[in-house]
Amino acid sequence: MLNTTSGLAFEHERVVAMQAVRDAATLCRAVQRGVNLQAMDKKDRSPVTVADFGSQALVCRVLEEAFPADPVVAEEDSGELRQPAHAESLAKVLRFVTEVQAGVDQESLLRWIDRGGALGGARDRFWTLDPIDGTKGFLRGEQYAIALALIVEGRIEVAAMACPNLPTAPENDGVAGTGSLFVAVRGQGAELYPLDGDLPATPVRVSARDDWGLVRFCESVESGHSAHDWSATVAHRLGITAPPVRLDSQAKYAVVARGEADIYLRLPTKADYREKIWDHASGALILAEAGGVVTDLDGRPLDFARGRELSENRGVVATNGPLHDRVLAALAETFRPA
Ligand SMILES: Nc1ncnc2c1ncn2[C@@H]1O[C@H](COP(=O)(O)O)[C@@H](O)[C@H]1OP(=O)(O)O
Ligand SMILES: [Mg+2]
Ligand SMILES: [Mg+2]
Ligand SMILES: [Mg+2]
Repeated sequence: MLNTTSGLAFEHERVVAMQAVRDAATLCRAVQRGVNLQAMDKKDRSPVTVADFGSQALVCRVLEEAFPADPVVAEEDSGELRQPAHAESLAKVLRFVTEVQAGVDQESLLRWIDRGGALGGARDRFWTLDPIDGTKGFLRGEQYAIALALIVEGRIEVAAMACPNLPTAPENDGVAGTGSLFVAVRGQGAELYPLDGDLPATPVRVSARDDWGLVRFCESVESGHSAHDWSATVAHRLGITAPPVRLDSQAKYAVVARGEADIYLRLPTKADYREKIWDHASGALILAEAGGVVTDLDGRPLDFARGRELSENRGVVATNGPLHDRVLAALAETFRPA
């Protein structure tokens, strides 16, 4: 889709996606500062907070205003929040959303959250959203991301990912207000903006590292989300000596995209686990546009046209490119999933 003013494809979508994740990041930070964080448990026993719901509402609001015909495939729904037992949480979500977007009523809030219930698939065009990716990292005060992507006929075209606790530069590690906003449009490269202020973007490029003695790999903090024992075996086989960098959320893709690490491994702990599209779409385009490569464990491209899950893939291997085939070969030789 060509924008007549700038001539760049998907320019309007890019600007809107950046605004949406910025609004959501403002809310997430306010929640983290303002309340004693408590998680509710979802049916699958994973945690969800007031910020996950508020973030989803704000992003869906911005998307509805700009692109009212676009469906959204997002992680959360309002079912639990509508329960009388969770009235207090609902009131908190409304309060935090109102701080960013004045004059919101409860019905609009719940309706925005439920705009995320689309099914995806090979249809023309839809957005996919993880309102907080890495909720466990958010609860620990560590890494989390607000991850948004536009998928058109199964191809990821636009990605925006806010990482409120990931500094734009290593020297800012731990300094408040130095978060990162990664943006990519297919064919136009990946960029990093400071999440705070109006500073210009810098290009994002992967490393060229191919010396196994210097290679760094990253993986989930949670051993229930990625098999740490298997990644250690694979790393040993490849001659990697550095310990893994463990961080939550799709920030792992961003860290490889900007050359701070060279490999991201996500090895299934259960044979039947299927990754969700919102856990990968945004990060995968940012890494690809930074020059990296993303496949599943079998070397197949991630297939985003199958619905809400990556049902035709297992696990994820994301690298700077030069290392990719050797990592896949080492996995084929060693990895025997449960
Ligand atoms: N058994 C699992 N294997 C892989 N990923 C999982 C598993 N259970 C939950 N996840 C997903 O891992 C993501 C966090 O990844 P990380 O640990 O790398 O930060 C969450 O979005 C979560 O998705 P969800 O919340 O949809 O269940
Ligand atoms: Mg979750
Ligand atoms: Mg997630
Ligand atoms: Mg989430």
